[in-house]
Amino acid sequence: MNKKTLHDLDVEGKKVFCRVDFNVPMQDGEVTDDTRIKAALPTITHLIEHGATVILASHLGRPKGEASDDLRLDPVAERLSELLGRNVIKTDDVYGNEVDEAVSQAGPGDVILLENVRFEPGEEENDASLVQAFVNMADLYVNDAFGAAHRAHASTTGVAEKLPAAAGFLMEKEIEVLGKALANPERPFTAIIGGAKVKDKINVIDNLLDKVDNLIIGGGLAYTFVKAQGFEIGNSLLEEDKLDLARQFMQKAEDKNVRFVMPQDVVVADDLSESADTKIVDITAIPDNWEALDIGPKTRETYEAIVKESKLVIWNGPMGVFEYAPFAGGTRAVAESLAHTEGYTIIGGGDSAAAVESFGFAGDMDHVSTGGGASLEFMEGQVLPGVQALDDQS
Ligand SMILES: Nc1ncnc2c1ncn2[C@@H]1O[C@H](COP(=O)(O)OP(=O)(O)O)[C@@H](O)[C@H]1O
Ligand SMILES: O=C(OP(=O)(O)O)[C@H](O)COP(=O)(O)O
Repeated sequence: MNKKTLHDLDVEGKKVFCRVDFNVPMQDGEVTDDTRIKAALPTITHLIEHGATVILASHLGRPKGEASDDLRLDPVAERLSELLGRNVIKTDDVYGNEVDEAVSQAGPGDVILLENVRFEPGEEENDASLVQAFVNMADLYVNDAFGAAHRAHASTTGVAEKLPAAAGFLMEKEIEVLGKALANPERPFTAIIGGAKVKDKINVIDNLLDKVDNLIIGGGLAYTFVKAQGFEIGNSLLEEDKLDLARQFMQKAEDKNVRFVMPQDVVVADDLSESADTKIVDITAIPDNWEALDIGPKTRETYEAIVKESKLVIWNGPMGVFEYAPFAGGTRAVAESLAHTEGYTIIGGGDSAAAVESFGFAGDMDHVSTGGGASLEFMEGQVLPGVQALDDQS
């Protein structure tokens, strides 16, 4: 990375404004998955141990510029305190008198967590006065929020442009691992793309076709391609206005000699529920009024075989609606094949990471990215604004 990193900053005795991505799953006021908090610990610990006053800022959810009690960061502060083994000072505001006081009373090694920055409308607008409020708090800026690096907001880019700014260790690692895998990929290189966000992922497919040997399509994304081939898909997920693009991509794959792999069979259901009627059908025989919600057994075998012979596998997006037991088999099978393969494995995307974690395979992957949208935009070849705004390496 040609950007400054935490290693380049002398933080001793300095106030450091550190953007983290603590946008974590919560239920009933409790953090249910602390992966993103743990991922930021190396940066926070480094700042503490090197005598900085640490001012942490994060968003949680999408409150759209208004305070909302269920999106306060208090449970996150509590979990962070437990993980650090020290008190974290949580403010109820994002800036203002209460924050000024907390910052002025804090000394080297103290950790302050500001309230959810998206309670302020100026955050997503990258508003100059909110940026100035952040700038006034600190001497230096560190961005460790890889998961939010595709957002050009006050706390991700605005403040970075006004203070000496460097990448934190998580940001550095994500960029390095993803960048290395894509710049000089080991072959055969396989990408597995599934999930439900067809609009977000279609451009990634275009870019990946220039890089991969095998492109495996699964999940809800697959059925736009199945329909584009002229088959009926019942009630399965469809992005009607992406059919032409799907055809172009299949043609591009053929022209570039990329193996474009689609489901051969699927699990269809008459309802999205645990107790739905289900059957396994050939991909060309999805019945009217039924919905394809998982890849079938033949498809799983094919995908497993391709993963096994690959040297590098990137996976984003579940193969089926894994949240429901009858449709979790395909995602589990692919997760298991990645866990057992000798090739290098990278998982990206909130739901994919959660699926892998829930099956108990997260520790068997080479890299589980903390960013979903961010890792996709990075893979598309885009420079992420949160990275772009950091100081260049001199
Ligand atoms: N066949 C399918 N039909 C509808 N939704 C699906 C299908 N397969 C997977 N999904 C859904 O896709 C969602 C995840 O999609 P997405 O957000 O794109 O993935 P990620 O968060 O890993 O990037 C999951 O909630 C899953 O239930
Ligand atoms: O959870 C996040 O992204 P992800 O769901 O793509 O992994 C990040 O915290 C960014 O959140 P945002 O998509 O509301 O800007």
